[in-house]
Amino acid sequence: DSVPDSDWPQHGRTAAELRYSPLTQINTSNVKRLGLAWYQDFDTFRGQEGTPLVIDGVMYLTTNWSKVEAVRAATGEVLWRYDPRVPGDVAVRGCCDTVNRGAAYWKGKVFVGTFDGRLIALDAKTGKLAWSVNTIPQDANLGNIRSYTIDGAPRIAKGTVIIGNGGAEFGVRGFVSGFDAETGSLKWRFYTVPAPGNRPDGAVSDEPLSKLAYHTWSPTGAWTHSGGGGTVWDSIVYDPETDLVFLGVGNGSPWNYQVRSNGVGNNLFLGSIVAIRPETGEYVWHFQETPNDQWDFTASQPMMLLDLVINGKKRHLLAQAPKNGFFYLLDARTGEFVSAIPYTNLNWASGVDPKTGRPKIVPEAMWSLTGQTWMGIPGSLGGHNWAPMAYSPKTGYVYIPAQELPEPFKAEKNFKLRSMGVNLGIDMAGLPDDPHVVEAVGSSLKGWLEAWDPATGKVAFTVPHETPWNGGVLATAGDLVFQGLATGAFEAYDARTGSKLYHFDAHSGIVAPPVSYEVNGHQYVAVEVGWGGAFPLMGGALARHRNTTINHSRLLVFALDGHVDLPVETHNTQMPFRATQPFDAERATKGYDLYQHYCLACHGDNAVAGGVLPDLRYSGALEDPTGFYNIVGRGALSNYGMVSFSSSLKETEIEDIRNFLIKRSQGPHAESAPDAGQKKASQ
Ligand SMILES: O=C(O)c1cc(C(=O)O)c2c(n1)C(=O)C(=O)c1cc(C(=O)O)[nH]c1-2
Ligand SMILES: [Ca+2]
Repeated sequence: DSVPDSDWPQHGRTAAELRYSPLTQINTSNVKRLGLAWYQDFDTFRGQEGTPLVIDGVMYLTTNWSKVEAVRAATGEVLWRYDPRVPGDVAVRGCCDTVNRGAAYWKGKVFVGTFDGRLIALDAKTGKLAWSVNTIPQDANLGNIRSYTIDGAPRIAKGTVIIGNGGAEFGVRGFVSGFDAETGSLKWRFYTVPAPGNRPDGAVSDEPLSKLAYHTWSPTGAWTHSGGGGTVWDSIVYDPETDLVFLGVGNGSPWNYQVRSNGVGNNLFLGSIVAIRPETGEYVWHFQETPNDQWDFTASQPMMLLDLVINGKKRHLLAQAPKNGFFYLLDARTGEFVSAIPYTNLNWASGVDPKTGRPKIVPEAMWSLTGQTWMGIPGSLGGHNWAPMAYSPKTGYVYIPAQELPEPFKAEKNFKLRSMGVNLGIDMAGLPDDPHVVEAVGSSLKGWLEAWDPATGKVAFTVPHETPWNGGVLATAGDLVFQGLATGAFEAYDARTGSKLYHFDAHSGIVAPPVSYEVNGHQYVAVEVGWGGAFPLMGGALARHRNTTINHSRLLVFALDGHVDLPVETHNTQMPFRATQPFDAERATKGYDLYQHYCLACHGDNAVAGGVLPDLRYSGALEDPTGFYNIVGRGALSNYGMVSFSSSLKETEIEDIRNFLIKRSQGPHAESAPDAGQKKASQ
């Protein structure tokens, strides 16, 4: 690769996306001298998942709500800012926070996908808009629900900007588009699942869908209305060596396989990696990691390209640790299966067929067919989610931000497609109001950094963390691995042993991956801080278990002998309010069911917020039915992301939810009080 050592010009730094910096100024012998060189406060308190790009001393970063800025990478001086003004009310279309994972850079332009589905190109010098396109076609076979969002980073291949989208938890039909980087004109579209009745789209995917995919779906089933899923919401990798673009295709919609496809068929290309040509979108090969998906087991997780010697043979490989718990190696040119070895505990499959790589799914894991509850490992958040892994060619290890979050899967009794709220076909009952249960389940969750040797398929070492949902990883030639943690630490480990060499208290949960670069002879390490994404939004009391950090979104930039102090957070935005009004127990019970379907995805299981969005048990609006209705029914707070639900919820149902929230406000409170974070932060 011709990438200068000093830069981080692409999402994973190089096309192979190893997230490896060849810089050595900061290394195992001096990392203790690392300190803050500069920082910038962001304007939101939401999750930050961005990978900053650094080209020629200028950093291009994206933050929540798809905002973009350019700063001098050595000093933080702001060169320009661009706010695409994503309407607040589209927040409700997203499963997992209004995050953004980063920009792409090519020939003086910066490309960003916006949460409302646009792809924009900005002049890198001025931040002026060069072009903008709506990536969601209005006239296509897209199903009934159009909850499309974009939070993934675009990729560039041969002058084509490639972008997918998310939304499979609500019910959409996945597709990826390629646009001309100069003009923004559409070059091709590749749909990842067929249209009902095998209707052609007039797209490059028509032939592979018709030949390979359509007959792997039941001709009937909820997918014909919900779109089937298969969103490419994060990983897309272009490999110049094979001239292939690899798409990481997501889960089925609804999750429930019985409901989705009458419990039959592999449902291609769900849970698959699909290889296509960059300029035309032409299909080349696919490999399905998870057939019969009913666990939200996406193949959307970050992919990287590795040249390894396997069984004495040099091979050019695609590597991925998707949600399903197996670490995959595939021949990048042909898609030929090489190996799939568990990198974490898993119980849904007893292994894979050694020839084809097809998982041997245990019958009890097929919860949508058995009607029984299945305690799945991994759960829907995966053994590894979107937080990127890194590879060091010096150690030969892949560093995986791994986790274990078991999850009960049970079919929903009477599935109906809702126009708002999630459509999973799963029983949404969450954790009970029982501190012992919360403690027991919370204690069973795990997170760790795993050094995985892809050549041998063995774990070299692990670094255990306090909680799951930790940050992405950076590896450097200084033999260091950097990672931010859910609990607010930013750490560096010895890349060979995992021993902790550096710790910094960032005061706020980190999920984003660090990057490293050099300006004027100084090496820097930068990371976005801000707790968010799927687990903090939905996880309820579990997301607060052993983790009560206050959310503060920032960019931190470290260098040797940096000496800037980070102000300690002392405030908490949530007032410790308790509703005092009486509530109607029957309404509260109805309200609980509605809450779990319509509100949980953002405000947390059983009305316990995970530290990002408002905890509704403390909402002043609970005291006043009209005020509450103004927000939930009339959209009074839609600019902040709280849309009106009046198209889905009747006024009396909204009042049921208010009764439920009053009940929850009065307790019991299984997790620690919201002001517990204050104590922690000032320690
Ligand atoms: O199926 C989808 O379309 C889709 C989209 C997204 C997204 O756009 O962020 C996530 C997921 N699924 C998902 O399953 C998931 O675990 C997840 C985590 C996150 C996040 O940003 O923390 N996004 C998503
Ligand atoms: Ca998903």
